[in-house]
Amino acid sequence: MTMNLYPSFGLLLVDDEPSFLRSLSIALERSGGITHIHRCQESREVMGILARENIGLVTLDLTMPHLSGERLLKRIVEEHPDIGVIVISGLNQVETAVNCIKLGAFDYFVKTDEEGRLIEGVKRAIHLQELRRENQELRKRFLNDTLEHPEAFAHIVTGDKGMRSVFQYLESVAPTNQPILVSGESGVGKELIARAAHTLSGRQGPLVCVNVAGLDDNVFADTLFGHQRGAFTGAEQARAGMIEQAADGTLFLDEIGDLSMASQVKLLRLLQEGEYYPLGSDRPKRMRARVVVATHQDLGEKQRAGEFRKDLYYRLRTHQVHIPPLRQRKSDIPLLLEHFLSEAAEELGKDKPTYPPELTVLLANYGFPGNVRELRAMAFDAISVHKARTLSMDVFKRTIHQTNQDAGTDLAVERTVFAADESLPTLHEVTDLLVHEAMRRAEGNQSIASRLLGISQPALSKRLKKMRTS
Ligand SMILES: Nc1ncnc2c1ncn2[C@@H]1O[C@H](COP(=O)(O)OP(=O)(O)OP(=O)(O)O)[C@@H](O)[C@H]1O
Repeated sequence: MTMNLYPSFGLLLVDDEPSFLRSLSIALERSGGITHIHRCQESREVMGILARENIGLVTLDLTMPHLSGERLLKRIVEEHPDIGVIVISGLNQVETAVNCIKLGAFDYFVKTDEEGRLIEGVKRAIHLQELRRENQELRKRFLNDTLEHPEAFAHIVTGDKGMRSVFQYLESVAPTNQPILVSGESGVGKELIARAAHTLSGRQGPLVCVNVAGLDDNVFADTLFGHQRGAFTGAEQARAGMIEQAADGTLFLDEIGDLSMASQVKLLRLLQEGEYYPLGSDRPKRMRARVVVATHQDLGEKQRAGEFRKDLYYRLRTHQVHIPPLRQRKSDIPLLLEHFLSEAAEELGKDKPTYPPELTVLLANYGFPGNVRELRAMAFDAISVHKARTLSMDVFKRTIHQTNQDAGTDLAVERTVFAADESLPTLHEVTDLLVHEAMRRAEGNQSIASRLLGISQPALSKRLKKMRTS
């Protein structure tokens, strides 16, 4: 299996001391998980490397033969303003440090600084560079309204503008290592979005899905981190956790809103440190998977109610995609209906039937609490009982009626149509209102509107004429 390089852009380490370069790159890889590293000992070669390679960040020694670090810093800032530079000097001089920052350096460290501080500084700079690049990508995509990899979304049927923005955003964030939070009501297609994010990331490893709802803290830790042999009674064999199984791929944690408080702490630490301990082991392992999480719950609300950790919420929210419910993208309903009818007909070995035009009107006026999953189930139900040439609307009507009854909407309508403190409209007025509403729902189509009203089309036409003249 090929290992993915992190970050997606290269980190160039420049220093004339080979031993420093070696020890720095080992430390960055071991403690920071940073593997996309170029090394350069010769100051005169730096500008050539920057022109050739995809470098996003440079660490620069100040005292080098030929070209000094300060001169190089000036040139990099002038010629490659998008590349971040961290200065690592042998000397602890405040004046030089201030000067480097003024010239445009991102940060300044002294070689004698604690190694951990330097690595944290590089990680911070990488994160900011990633955000900067992501921003540029986003701007480019929104301005051009383009998708670079439409094939990654081939399984997602939509013509909705909001969904297209979701795709564009995903394309911008997918190559980074940062976690992605996918939110939206149940059945809107969050798992499909997680799959697209995995495809777009270009990661060679697998997509591993774990539903964390109902896992108690010990099971959560064991599932994700795995265990050593003898870690607990019954652990006769060592077992790799899901994080390891998702190495160089994506770990998809579904129903994250149901995670216990104790497991939230573990997840936060994992995301912050990029490391974890298999149960029974005191040797940390580095996570090589990208984490995508999903929830149908309002995490902001849960966080305010004290049921979800604030720090974890903010960490996850940095890259959030929200999938709108189906009732807010009604133009997708006919597309999805066509798609699922074809799928169902093929799967059930039947010819795909035509359907009456009123069907899409009926569906457009329904709230779809189960979203796309519910529409899919209706289409499959309808095809399974279908016999004639034209699809019957009965299955759809029955489901909608049942849901409305379960939700008590019929009663709610009864209660809210006529406010107790207002006088009743006349029968004529109510009829006109009904006709208006039916025409609105049928988008001006008289034959559909007449069926909605349960009258013939000529009767509706007569009524409309009368309304226009009066
Ligand atoms: N835009 C779409 N195009 C085609 N199929 C879709 C689309 N959106 C959802 N589906 C289908 O609807 C069903 C539900 O989707 P999915 O499981 O991704 O939803 P979800 O948001 O993850 O739901 P839950 O919150 O219940 O886990 C699946 O069969 C999926 O293939």
